[in-house]
Amino acid sequence: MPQPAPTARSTAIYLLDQVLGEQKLLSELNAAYEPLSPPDRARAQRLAVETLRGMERADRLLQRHLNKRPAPHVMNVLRLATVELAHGGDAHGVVNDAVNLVASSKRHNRLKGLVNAVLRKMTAEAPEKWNDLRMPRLPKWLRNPLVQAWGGEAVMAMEAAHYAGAPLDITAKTDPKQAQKALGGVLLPTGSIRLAGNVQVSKLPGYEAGDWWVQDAAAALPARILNVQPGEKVLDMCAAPGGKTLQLAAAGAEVTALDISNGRLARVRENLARTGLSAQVIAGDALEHDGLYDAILLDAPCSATGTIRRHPDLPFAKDGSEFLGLFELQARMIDHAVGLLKPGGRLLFCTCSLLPDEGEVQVEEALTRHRTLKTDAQALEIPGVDPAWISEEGGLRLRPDYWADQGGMDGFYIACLRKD
Ligand SMILES: C[S@@+](CC[C@H](N)C(=O)[O-])C[C@H]1O[C@@H](n2cnc3c(N)ncnc32)[C@H](O)[C@@H]1O
Repeated sequence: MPQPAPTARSTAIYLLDQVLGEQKLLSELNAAYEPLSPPDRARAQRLAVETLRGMERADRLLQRHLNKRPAPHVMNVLRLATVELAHGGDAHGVVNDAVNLVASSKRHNRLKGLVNAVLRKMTAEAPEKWNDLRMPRLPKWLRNPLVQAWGGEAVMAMEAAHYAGAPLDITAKTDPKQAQKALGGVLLPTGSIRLAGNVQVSKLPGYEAGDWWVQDAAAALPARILNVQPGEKVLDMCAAPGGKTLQLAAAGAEVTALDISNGRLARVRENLARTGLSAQVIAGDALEHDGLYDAILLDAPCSATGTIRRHPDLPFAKDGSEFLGLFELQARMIDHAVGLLKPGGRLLFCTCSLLPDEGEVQVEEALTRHRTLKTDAQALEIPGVDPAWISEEGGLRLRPDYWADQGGMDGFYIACLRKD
């Protein structure tokens, strides 16, 4: 039997199979979109993301009608269809497509009747009951340490933010007010421009001209806090894909953008070319880099647990087992960066993580190892930063549940360290 051509739905189910069954991140699965048209690519991605966000609710509705859980692929077909139905999808199209997807698989064909029967029930139940089900929770491997760090109430607020997803934030190359006039949206108190999530970025005014770039409002703060001056010699130690490099270059610094990944550095080069900004781009290991700098921005490789609003695949694809290695690498990177700083220089350490091991604890331990270092809490006093976000050791703790009524922000930790 010839295989039907991939559709947005069949691709979304393939993505779910890979994330949930093979522990792949969606960012590793870009090849799956290749046969699709651009609108179908966006739809496949949206369907997979919405299913991952709502999976706990879908499973709770489905389990009442399943004596035993079917094969993972069939379960993913049911989940996706249930989420679509809950969100007002056309019942006839959703159910038919789900049945056909199962029928076209030799292995699962015999389950098409079950899929049809269960989804007919979901047609009525999913839209009616969806919003009464509890907010989907993080898996225990991540939830437990977060509850320990921030308390149960805060984690529930974070889970609500993860479920809500993220808007589109933009950093202007020069004048944020002018960019906001051209783009619409809201100018946030920290200077980022916020647009509703579902827009095609490359069609927005000023994209071709390189007047701005996409960057979460929280991710825009490290470079603002480092506050580099024209002509300063600055190292962006883990630079790719380059949002912070662009900010440093736009401020007029003499920037070296270093990253170990040549593939990811291609994005830095593209971003620099589009925006007409300049930086010296170097592929290399931060731990082996030489030089002497006025300021270093270390946006270290981390668990990325602060970005779950945008990447709901992460809690399913990861289990935390590789995080210890990252914590150690972050400490070694801080130590190496301290050796590259001129006396009086600043090290901006940040991670897009919710785990204190990648933030507060890293800085407390760095201060113990390096008596010449001090946190500069004053540097954190920039427009839009709430003083309540400043932590004991003098860093800034940002969480996805902050700014809840304005669309949230990514989780981040940021500290500005000064060397005597
Ligand atoms: C959090 S991302 C950086 C994001 C970037 N600063 C931005 O704003 O677009 C971490 C980066 O660290 C890089 N990296 C990992 N290990 C490294 C190493 N030993 N030396 C240099 N870069 C490294 C990764 O390739 C990745 O691009």
